[in-house]
Formats: sequence, C-alpha cells, structure tokens
Amino acid sequence: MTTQAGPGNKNAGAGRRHPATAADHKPRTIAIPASRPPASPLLNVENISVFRGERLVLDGVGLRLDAGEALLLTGPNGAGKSTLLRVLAGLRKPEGGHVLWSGIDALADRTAHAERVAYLGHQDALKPGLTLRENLALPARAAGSNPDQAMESLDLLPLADLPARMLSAGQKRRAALARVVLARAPLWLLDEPSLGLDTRSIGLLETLFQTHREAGGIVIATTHVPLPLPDARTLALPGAIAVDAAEELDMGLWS
Ligand SMILES: Nc1ncnc2c1ncn2[C@@H]1O[C@H](COP(=O)(O)OP(=O)(O)OP(=O)(O)O)[C@@H](O)[C@H]1O
Repeated sequence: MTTQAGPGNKNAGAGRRHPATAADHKPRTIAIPASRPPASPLLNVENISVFRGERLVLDGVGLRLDAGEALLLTGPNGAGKSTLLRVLAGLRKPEGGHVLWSGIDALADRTAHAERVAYLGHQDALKPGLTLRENLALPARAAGSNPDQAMESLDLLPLADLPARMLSAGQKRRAALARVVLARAPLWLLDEPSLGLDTRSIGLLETLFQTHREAGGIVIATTHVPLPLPDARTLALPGAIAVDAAEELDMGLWS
C-alpha cells in the first residue's frame, strides 16, 4: 500500500510549444532563464512505515502540505490515523520514511520539532485538582502567550477558576484546544478535535482553524465526522488487513 496526499500537478501544460514560424529559422541569441528546482512544501512526509506489534499499520504513507493548508486523516478504526499523527509530532519513531519541515529532517532534532507542533491527543491531559487557569498558566508562559485570550477564543473565561475535575467532557476538550492555541506552533496535529463539542463550540473551532490557516499555519486532523475545514485535502488510510483474533493470540500480540 502506498498512500499519498498532495497538491495537483502545477506544471500542467509546461511542455506545450507554440507552432514553428519562419522566425524560428533565423540565428538569434536567446536568453535562457536559470532553471529553478520546484519549491519544496513546508511539510513533506515520505514513505512512512510503522509496525505495531507484529502488524504493519502504516506502509509507505506520504503527504505534502504548504503553509495555510489542511488535511483530514480518515479511515476505519485501527487504520493508523493516531499512529501517523504521533509520528508527525515526533512522539513515535517510524520504522521507515522521513518527515521533512522546510526540506530539513524534522525528526533529527525532536526538541526543535516540538516547538513547531501543537499536538492534541485523545486525552485532554488536564490536572484535575488545578483550576483551568492554573492548567493553562504553564504552557502559556512557555510559549509567551496570553491564557485569557486563548480561553476567550473557546468561550472558557467563565470557567477559568473551576477545578478541571468539575468540567464536562466537551469543556475539557475546549480546554485542551485552548492549549493548542496557546502553543503558537505552526503545525497543528489534532486527534478527533471535535470529540464531545456542541454545535456552538464547533463554530468556535471553525474560527480557530481559519485564523490559524490565514496566518500560514497547517492543520492535520483525524476524524470520523465532518470538520469545519473548507478546502482541506483528505488522506484516507485503508486500514490493516483483518487478522483473526485467535491468530493474533497465537502470535502473542495481546500478551
Ligand atoms: N499498544 C499497542 N500495541 C500494539 N498495537 C497497537 C497498540 N495500540 C494500537 N495498536 C494497533 O495499532 C493500529 C492503529 O491504531 P491507531 O490508534 O493508530 O488507529 P486509528 O486509525 O487512530 O483508530 P481509531 O479510529 O479507532 O481512533 C490498530 O490496529 C491497533 O490495534
């Protein structure tokens, strides 16, 4: 399986020529423009392969995204969407392939890459005993950003002084999204960002996506439902070949 998402061929028609005329036969000096290599995309992911247990979950996955673009990762449960996000975030080493940022190997320096990335996993990762404001204070200080602005963008200011344990599932998701905003990172990697959000919160998410993309940011999101990301490309991961559970037990995958 080789799965690839990327822009269409921008050089369509480049090989066309005007019909020959009499002038073509006269000797003349022609200025030949210096040939330029095609600009590399901001994020270029090539040929990623990942094993989980004995199973090849991702096999030759590639994608290319430029500033301001968005990609939806879709596919059945277990297809490897979260796994791919974690590879792109530098949280999991792939067995093969490359992640290039502005043409440079992004995974060679994980610390530098972490500063480019705002990653939202399935867990909202809030400390239950701390208030929402306290939960956001540290990441805000680290990124030099304003926690109140981030909370306001997700309509969380009225909840700022509540302990995180008192927040509902959707409110916790909004808090986790506030941390993404706070990070001020160009690459947003979001695992099912709309999980638990009501209609109004999806509207807030739409505004955040739009603002981030207009500022040149990239959004990559896994999802099983439509997301408010107009013009997003889609990379549909096909999923692993079904393996009989009994056979997996024999292989020791669940040990
Ligand atoms: N700890 C683990 N050890 C071995 N295999 C794992 C482990 N965690 C997940 N897997 C396997 O990796 C594969 C990909 O899982 P992943 O979570 O990336 O899928 P997904 O596409 O995000 O699924 P979903 O839509 O359910 O969120 C699955 O087949 C899963 O069984």
